[in-house]
Amino acid sequence: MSSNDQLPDASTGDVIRFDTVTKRFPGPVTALDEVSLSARAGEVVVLLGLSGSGKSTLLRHVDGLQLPTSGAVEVLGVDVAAAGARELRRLRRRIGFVFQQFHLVPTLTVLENVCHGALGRLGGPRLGLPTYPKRIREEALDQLDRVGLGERAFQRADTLSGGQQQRVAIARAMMQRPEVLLADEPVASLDPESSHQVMELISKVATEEKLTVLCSLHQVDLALTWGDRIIGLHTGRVVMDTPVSEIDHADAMSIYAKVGAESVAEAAE
Ligand SMILES: Nc1ncnc2c1ncn2[C@@H]1O[C@H](COP(=O)(O)OP(=O)(O)OP(=O)(O)O)[C@@H](O)[C@H]1O
Repeated sequence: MSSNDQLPDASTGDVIRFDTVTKRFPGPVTALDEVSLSARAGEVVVLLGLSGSGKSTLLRHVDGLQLPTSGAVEVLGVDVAAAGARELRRLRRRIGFVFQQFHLVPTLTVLENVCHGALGRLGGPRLGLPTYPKRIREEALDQLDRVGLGERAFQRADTLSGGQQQRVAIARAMMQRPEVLLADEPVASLDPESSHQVMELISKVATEEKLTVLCSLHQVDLALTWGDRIIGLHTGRVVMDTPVSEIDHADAMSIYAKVGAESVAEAAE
């Protein structure tokens, strides 16, 4: 049995758990302030909050890119802060990441970019599409079909629109066969129609693969349409943790309104 097999099954229980996590940066800045939360398999959790409220910092704690000042982060049964370098590498292979700026290699074909997602599984670098095993190229084509871009496989990545590039980035992430998908403002640079397409795709793969998704957004309507649960952050604190079915647009907007309310209260004191 490989040590990877010793990790708990992600199909049951909490896949991600934060227990009173505080993160301080020099300054001093408290980016996360006693954050406790959990996320289950197949759940799309949307992080909402003003710029600087701690969304990216929270995401970076899930794959151990940043470690808590205090508190504990457990992901797929791994205590992230206590994990050694090898265990962290193994954990990161099970976590896909989608970025605001897509991070594709612009001069390579769409298909080769998608194949890159399998590098962690293959071990060792590959140079050029023919160096990937046929089964990987076929799997990458299947993933491209899944995101509706099979016909674009042999174009250069930089010939696609932003929305298409983000769908390619999702196909690349799926080549990892991840159990967790982190998305940091994945639609921030897209038009409204492409934004809905990308969020619909994220929601679809989460359901189909029982993926746990943590996704930061600035658009409340997208959060309410495609999320299962909204976690609102304000100055590093969780101010809302509610299923989408139980909130409306005004409730969600209150995450932002808190700033005004608190400022008014402070000014009155
Ligand atoms: N490496 C760092 N060093 C110092 N301060 C940091 C660092 N990373 C983040 N911060 C600070 O922590 C706070 C939270 O930042 P974070 O990037 O997590 O917010 P965010 O909600 O993702 O913002 P945005 O929506 O603009 O991306 C901010 O005050 C930020 O300036």
